[in-house]
Amino acid sequence: MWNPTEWLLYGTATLLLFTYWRYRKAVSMVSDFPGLRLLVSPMSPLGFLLPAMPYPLLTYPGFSFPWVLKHKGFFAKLKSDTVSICAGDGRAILFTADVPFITRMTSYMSREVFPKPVEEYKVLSYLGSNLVICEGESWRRQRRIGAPAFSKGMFERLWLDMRDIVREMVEEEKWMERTSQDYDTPSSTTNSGYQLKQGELLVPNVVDLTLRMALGAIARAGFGMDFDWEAESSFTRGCDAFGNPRRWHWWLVCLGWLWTAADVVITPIHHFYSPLFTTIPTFITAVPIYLWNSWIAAPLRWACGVTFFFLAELWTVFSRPTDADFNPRKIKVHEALHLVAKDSTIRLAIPAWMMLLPIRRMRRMRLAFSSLESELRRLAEERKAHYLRESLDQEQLTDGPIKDHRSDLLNNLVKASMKDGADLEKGQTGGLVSGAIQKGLTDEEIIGNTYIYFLAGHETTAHSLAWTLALLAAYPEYQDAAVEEINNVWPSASETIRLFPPVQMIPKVAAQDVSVTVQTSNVNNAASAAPPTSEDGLISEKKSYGAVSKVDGSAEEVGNQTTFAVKKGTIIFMHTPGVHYNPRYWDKPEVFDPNRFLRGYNKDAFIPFGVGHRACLGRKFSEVESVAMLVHLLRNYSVHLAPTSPDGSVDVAAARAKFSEATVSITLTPKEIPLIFRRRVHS
Ligand code: HEM
Repeated sequence: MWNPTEWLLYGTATLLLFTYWRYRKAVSMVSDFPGLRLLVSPMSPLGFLLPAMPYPLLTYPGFSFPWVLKHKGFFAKLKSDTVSICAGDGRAILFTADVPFITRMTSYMSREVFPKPVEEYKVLSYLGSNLVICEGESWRRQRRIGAPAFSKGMFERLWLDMRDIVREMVEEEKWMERTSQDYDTPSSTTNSGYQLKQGELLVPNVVDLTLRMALGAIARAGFGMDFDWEAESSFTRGCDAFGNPRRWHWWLVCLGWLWTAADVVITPIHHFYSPLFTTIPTFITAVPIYLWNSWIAAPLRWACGVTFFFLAELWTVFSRPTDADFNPRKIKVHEALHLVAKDSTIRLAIPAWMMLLPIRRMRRMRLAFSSLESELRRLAEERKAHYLRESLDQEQLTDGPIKDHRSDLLNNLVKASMKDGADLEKGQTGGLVSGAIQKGLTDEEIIGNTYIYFLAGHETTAHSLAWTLALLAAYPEYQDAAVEEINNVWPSASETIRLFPPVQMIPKVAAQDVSVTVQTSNVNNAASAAPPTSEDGLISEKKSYGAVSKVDGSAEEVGNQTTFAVKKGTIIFMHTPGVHYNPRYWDKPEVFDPNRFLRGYNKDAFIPFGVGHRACLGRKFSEVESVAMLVHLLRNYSVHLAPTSPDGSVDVAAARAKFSEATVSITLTPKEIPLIFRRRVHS
């Protein structure tokens, strides 16, 4: 029988062999096309948790690498606008910043060859099926139902709703009173010690404002919901109450942790340093330690630890809530939605059972998901009841006056479920049910789609709005132009989204073995002149990145182009920052220059909303919303960077550099950006 050390050795050797086998498989899927060769894939759950590491063998670019490296640190360095990443999990991934390749891949002819890899989106399926996570007939049906809502009527309503939201924000947050007073209290100084002047107002983190605005926009214009600016903080209070020692479950959780710790710590100590234990009188320790340490008793020990946690959970679920406890009914939908969006990536990275752990973060996650679901269900039910009461026919629904919200998204979804949700068109092929095609939406799909419109229409726009305000504060010359004319706002918003694309990577998958042609040298980029060195560590050393070479006989390079075989199942990510910072398509890509959108630009190289038939359905919604918000806000307030010293001066270069410090989760999220709003004096 092997001892534990031998078990460890042979186990590790088997794991390494298996990992190598999977890695070779990944490499062969992309014909060993040059790129990064890693132990852990950045697209894996482990990759999500690991920090960037420069060590040989353990080199890892980090989960946020598309944003951190952009074009210069990735494609330019590897001298190719398409790069492969192969790792020990057996996954082959191509990243591309190559516009002709993207255009070909997303063309009408290629939609069957490069569909959307819907399993990459399973994080978005918790609340039900929706159009983002579907392909084929199911996607067509859901898009057909959702798309008509994005009509002229909705955009007119959106414009007015944005005006109201800005007005409510100013009223609720008492902007007029605050900017009218003479500041003389310490609370009116910024972190840098600058004393606010009359007419000024500090917003410590501008994303807090834009998140609420964007949610208000989709809630009102998209779903005809009531949305009030002020939200309760009941959610955080409820989470804190979970750590309250006066509740029984708290003690059970402690016991669970103690038990687990004892199991993890005492057993190995006893195993390797048993003399320690023999010094204690044997009759007290021998029997319990023998029992504790025996392999037979191990499942029992673990079961005990798990039972403590389980009991604690049962207690929290079934015990009567006290005032101090969290009450899900009190959560505002925007809090739940925000938390769901924030935690979705983590939820994807961890196994389902971990969600049950009585850890505050997990509990918060569970509560956010469940309360969002019940809120969306309530919304749909309410609208169904309304629809039944009025018994409106199709014509009345779409011709109603704007303020009735009769042609909004929710109505489209509910209508589709009630009129023909269960209808199946007989005699056609390719449907969900054999020989038939479903026309409407199921209840589960209504909830799933409501959630997806909220999610897609919320954070993306909110984050880009926050950066737009920050950039206008950092480049006041463009702000003045923007307020003069509405049309001038649009280039600023577009340039922001080019520099800070909220969606970092847009995936496709090769649905069959296929050969692809990509550009492999970066003629325009000075940074790419330096050949990659082995010190870079990341680069697969087998390959030359030179102009003409044959890659293992399976790839052929002619001029600047390489054609190589890609196997079915390979994921291809359109790398948004890679394209937007590619000097091949953008002059001085790092510079904020809204006027480039007025001078004429390569539209194919602007891909924040995706490309082709799966491109963003809410693009126009987001554009109208952004312009409306900027116009209504900047009309009465100018926006400025918060001073970095008590005398009011600002280190503009440092502030601009700080904008790039973003975190990457589902969308690119700005770090704290403090801004000062100054009331405009109108003549
Ligand atoms: C700055 C704002 C936004 C950005 C950057 C953005 C970006 C994107 C991207 C990159 C995709 C995936 C495209 C693809 O797979 O090729 C997408 C899909 C989608 N977006 Fe947006 N989006 C934004 C705002 C919105 C808004 C406001 C809504 C809704 C009101 C929305 C609804 C959707 C929907 C429903 C899809 C799925 C379309 C489909 O698969 O057919 N988005 N968006």
